[in-house]
Amino acid sequence: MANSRIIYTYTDEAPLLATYSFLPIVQAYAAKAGVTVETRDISVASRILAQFGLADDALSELGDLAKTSEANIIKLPNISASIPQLKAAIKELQDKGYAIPDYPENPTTDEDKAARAKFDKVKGSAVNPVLREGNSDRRAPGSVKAYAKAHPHRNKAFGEGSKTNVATMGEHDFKSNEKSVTVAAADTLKIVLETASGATLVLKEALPVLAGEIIDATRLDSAALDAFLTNTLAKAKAEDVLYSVHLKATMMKVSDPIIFGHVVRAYFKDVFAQYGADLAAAGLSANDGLGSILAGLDALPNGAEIKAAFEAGLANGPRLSYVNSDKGITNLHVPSDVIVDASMPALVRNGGKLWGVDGGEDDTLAVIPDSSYAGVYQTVIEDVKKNGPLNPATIGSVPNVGLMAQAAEEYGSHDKTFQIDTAGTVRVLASNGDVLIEHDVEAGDIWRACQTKDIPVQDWVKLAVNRARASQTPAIFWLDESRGHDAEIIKKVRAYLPQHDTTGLTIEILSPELATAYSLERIRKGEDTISVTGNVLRDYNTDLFPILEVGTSAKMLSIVPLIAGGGLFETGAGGSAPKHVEQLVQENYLRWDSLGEFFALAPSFELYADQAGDPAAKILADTLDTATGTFLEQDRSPGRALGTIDNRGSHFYLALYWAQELAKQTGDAALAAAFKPLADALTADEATIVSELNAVQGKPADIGGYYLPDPVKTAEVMRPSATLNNAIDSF
Ligand SMILES: NC(=O)C1=CN([C@@H]2O[C@H](COP(=O)(O)OP(=O)(O)OC[C@H]3O[C@@H](n4cnc5c(N)ncnc54)[C@H](OP(=O)(O)O)[C@@H]3O)[C@@H](O)[C@H]2O)C=CC1
Ligand SMILES: O=C(O)CCC(=O)C(=O)O
Ligand SMILES: [Mg+2]
Repeated sequence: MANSRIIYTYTDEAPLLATYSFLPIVQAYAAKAGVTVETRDISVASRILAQFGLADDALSELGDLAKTSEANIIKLPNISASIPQLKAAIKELQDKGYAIPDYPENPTTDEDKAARAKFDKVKGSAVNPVLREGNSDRRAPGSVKAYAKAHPHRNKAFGEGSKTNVATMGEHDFKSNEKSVTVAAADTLKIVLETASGATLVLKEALPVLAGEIIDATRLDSAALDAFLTNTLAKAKAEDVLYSVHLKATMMKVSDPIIFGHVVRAYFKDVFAQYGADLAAAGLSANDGLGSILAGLDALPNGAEIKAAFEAGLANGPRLSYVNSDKGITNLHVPSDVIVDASMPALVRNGGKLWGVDGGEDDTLAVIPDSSYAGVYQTVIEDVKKNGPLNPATIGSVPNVGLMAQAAEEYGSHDKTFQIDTAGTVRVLASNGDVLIEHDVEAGDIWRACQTKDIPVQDWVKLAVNRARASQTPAIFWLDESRGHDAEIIKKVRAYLPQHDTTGLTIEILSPELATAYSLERIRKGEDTISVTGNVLRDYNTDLFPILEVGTSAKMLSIVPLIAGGGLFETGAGGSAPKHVEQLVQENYLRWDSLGEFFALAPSFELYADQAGDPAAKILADTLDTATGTFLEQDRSPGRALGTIDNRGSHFYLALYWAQELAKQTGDAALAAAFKPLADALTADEATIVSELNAVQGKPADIGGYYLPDPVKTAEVMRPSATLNNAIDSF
């Protein structure tokens, strides 16, 4: 292809810091093989600036590219910003002199409405749905499993009589109210609310659908949610366990902050009964969390009184779990602090315990209001209580093939999720006026619709069969026949499976709970089972199983074969690890493990070799693979504490092993000769480089910002070895 290049993304937080150290190495090595590695900035800061014409709109550009066979994109994790994060980013940009407006809380003027619409495009999970124009293939590579078996982390046992459980609604929630249809022909649907008084409000004017597309809609009953929360608060208090809510306020950016707000209001029921009007008048919303509310109280005349009421609420309510007890940050402080996919497996890994106000651990009532997927975690908890902790030295693996292309399922629901303000009936209408789906709703309910196109489902079934075949592993579709949407998907799975050769393969359909139990039973015997799931379970399972199997999801191979033929290579399955940035700033130590980046690069070079017809790129891929294997064998991942090598040291070792492999290979003599001096220099200077890298540890580091760090300062911090810099920059 004429315009072959790899695009490496600048994102946020820990992965961005890691990029400052790692990318110069990648670019230097790639250049020798004639491979172009370009960068695009899709950080939350850059995406805000782009909305106001102050930066290139790299995300849109990459979104278009992802729909072509030319795409070859390496996507590091990025911030999916909650409102408090978005406001903090806006403030930092304003302080740096960028002329952007404040986030309009209650926009009334046209200007405010326009600004709000721009910010809403940046909010929450705004990158992944744009770039993920393919389905997901995430697994722990063999080398990572082998490493985990040789160096098992500890999954702690649940204590005798552990009181840890999941609480979920099970009725009147998204799962139980779901209705679903498959549309026969392309159409443009409309979503309307007919109010009890007979008025018709258009919620969505035009919802284009293709033939064979699945549409579903559901409602979460807000009164039932409040009753459920009241019950769970009483239960946690009675059982004297920690109370902890687990949502995905980032990825489910419309529904979940609202649910989070219900939890904050339920927990502090008396405070809101007494001061709710004051808080509302001051623009302090429970949806943004306790942290934002407390920070805003100083400006209120009766702020001290309200603060005392919150403190009394904390003292009287069930004990909350804490995100950071030293800093007094509770589970209810920030909607994006506790994210279900990463937090629930961490709880299981920790013997069912979270941390309380004094930093001590305790059993926990994990509240996951909607029951669609909560049963997966309860099943894991019951299994571990009964059978003991999973042993990473012996267990098998649960890789995932996830449906996500073209904003499939809940992922794409953002522009079709509404908080209902007037009771009535919500209807999804075909263009001829036929009612496809309807729900009676009450004021306060959350109603949402999702769409799942047919081509992504076909591609997902194909990917599942291919993975099952390639790895000779049973594949289980995690689908629940009793759920509206899943029943429609099951029809498609049954229709498309016969299009593939499945002879000799085990392919089954089980409900998420049964699939969890089945997969656990098998991994305990050392056997692998592919989980073939929808979009949300893709997200959950690719943290859950990796965290239990290999201690972290950072070590995942995470590939998105794009439907148009290109490749999107994600790095690991975890997030942007805000805690890691804090540690870097405090003590110049970055714990981020870039294994995910190493794993992503190899298939990206392989694709480049095909796209550009460049055999040298294939050599880069093969040698990187071997080098990553050595990296694992030699245990060069960052340690957790000062004094060991951190992220930067791990990059040095990868660079060393990769240069050695490139110098050694015989497929391309010129390339080998080019890398020989570098390999020799890095080998000779190992001790000097490691000591230069480690010498900076233990003192604060200044990167000149959080959402938009200063590039010069950050490069200085992330590249502290003059010897290594000289070797790479002069190469
Ligand atoms: N693909 C994407 O773009 C994703 C983005 N996100 C976003 O990331 C942000 C933070 O989310 P959060 O749920 O806290 O998840 P994170 O994965 O950022 O953090 C949870 C914990 O995971 C561990 N971790 C994750 N990746 C690595 C790594 N490469 N090396 C070492 N440790 C790692 C760390 O745990 P420990 O303390 O045990 O070392 C970390 O503290 C949010 O904005 C979220 O939306 C989240 C998931 C995916
Ligand atoms: O898009 C997001 O907000 C997070 C995605 C995520 O957690 C994942 O893909 O595993
Ligand atoms: Mg995830």
